[in-house]
Amino acid sequence: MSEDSLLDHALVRLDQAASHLSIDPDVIEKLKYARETTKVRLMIRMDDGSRKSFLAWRCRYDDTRGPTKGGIRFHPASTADEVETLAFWMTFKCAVMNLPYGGGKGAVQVDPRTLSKAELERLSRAYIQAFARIIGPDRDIPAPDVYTNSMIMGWMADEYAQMVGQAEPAVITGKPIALGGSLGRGDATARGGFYLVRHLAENLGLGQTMRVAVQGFGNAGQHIARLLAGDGHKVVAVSDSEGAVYSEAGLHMDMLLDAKAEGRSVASTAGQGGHECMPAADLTGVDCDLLVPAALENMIHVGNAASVKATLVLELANGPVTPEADAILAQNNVIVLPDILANAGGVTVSYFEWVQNRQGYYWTEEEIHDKLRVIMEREGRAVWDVARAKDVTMRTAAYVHALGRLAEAIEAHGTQNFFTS
Ligand SMILES: NC(=O)C1=CN([C@@H]2O[C@H](COP(=O)(O)OP(=O)(O)OC[C@H]3O[C@@H](n4cnc5c(N)ncnc54)[C@H](O)[C@@H]3O)[C@@H](O)[C@H]2O)C=CC1
Ligand SMILES: O=C(O)CCC(=O)C(=O)O
Repeated sequence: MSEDSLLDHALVRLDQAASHLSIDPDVIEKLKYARETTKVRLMIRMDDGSRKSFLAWRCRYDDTRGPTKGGIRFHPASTADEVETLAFWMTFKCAVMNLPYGGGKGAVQVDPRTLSKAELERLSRAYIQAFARIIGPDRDIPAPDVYTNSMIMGWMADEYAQMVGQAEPAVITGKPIALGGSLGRGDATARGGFYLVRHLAENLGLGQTMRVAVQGFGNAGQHIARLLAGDGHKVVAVSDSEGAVYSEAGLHMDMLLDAKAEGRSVASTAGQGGHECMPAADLTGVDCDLLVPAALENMIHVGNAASVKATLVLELANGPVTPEADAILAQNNVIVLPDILANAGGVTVSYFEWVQNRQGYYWTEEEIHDKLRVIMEREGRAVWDVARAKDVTMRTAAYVHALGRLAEAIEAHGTQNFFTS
């Protein structure tokens, strides 16, 4: 295994799951490789008249169970390896939730904070111009991820409509409501995790009032903090890319949300309302019951896993715990609700958006919440039951649950010629 390959690390989880099932080795072999990954260079006009180019990728990892589905990330550290790994996780995430999708993902290697709004729009449109032949409502359906949002999805949907000469809202999800977006997509990732924790609370032995620490205060992090605080839990620490704050009495949610809405770091609230500054790197070791990594990959690693004091980790981020850290957490009896289940609320409501776009009939927010809760509870319970029956971690159980569905679909397609459809 090459030391730095994120995909190699992810494939460890596939091998672990396969050892608990009797599966044709050809199926495992197929799932070890991305079906197609396209790399392009996007060149856009900057506001000062100069031109600048950016690397971009779209990966369709596996489409056995349906069109590939997954977000587009704008991040300066994105790589092809990261995109393929995120697409691998999407493959398993959609299978865990029994959504009729395979897994995909995309990225642009850019720090969007250095671009003006007009430059960001040109970059988003350039992405669709480059990948229009790869995406499509029955082929590959993008959505938001880190540093992308509904505004960017709106520009992308508009660019695609202009290219194909007609409105095609189901080509992309996470759109503004005015362009066919779904009610409830905004907080769906966090809400799915929230429903999961609430449903398994008794099994997990959780108390009425948990102390919570949240790493990352973007879409996933802000909404989970808000939902948990609203349910009577005490959010004692949060961080973002620029810093962290702590309060023994519980942080003031309105102050944190206002800071982010005004483009400031959570750290800017230190010194007000009892908020104390703390190093962002210390967040994972905060004394709490529930730790929610909601930022990037590999944030809990061999160097800090032993310092985790929480008894439960809810992975709203994709891949926040390395396999080595996973073993340390398990040894210390820390239960991890794994990314492919815990953050699947986002793609589930994206699925609802795609269905609504195709049927042309739209559900109320209450209906969306209800449908999401039912699926989170059904699949969460199924994963819990696999974990108990096989005496494995929730992560291994989630992979076993998904792999069974993937294997069934791969075998149903026929196993003579992979990757030729
Ligand atoms: N948005 C969605 O629907 C979904 C997101 N996810 C995953 O959730 C995670 C977060 O995504 P979003 O909230 O959408 O992104 P976002 O762009 O809205 O927020 C990312 C947050 O992470 C923070 N961050 C970045 N580096 C950090 C660091 N080193 N330490 C602490 N915080 C740091 C940023 O400051 C920002 O607050 C990612 O792993 C993403 O793939 C998973 C499923 C769906
Ligand atoms: O909403 C979607 O389609 C995908 C969300 C996503 O990229 C993820 O779950 O990591």
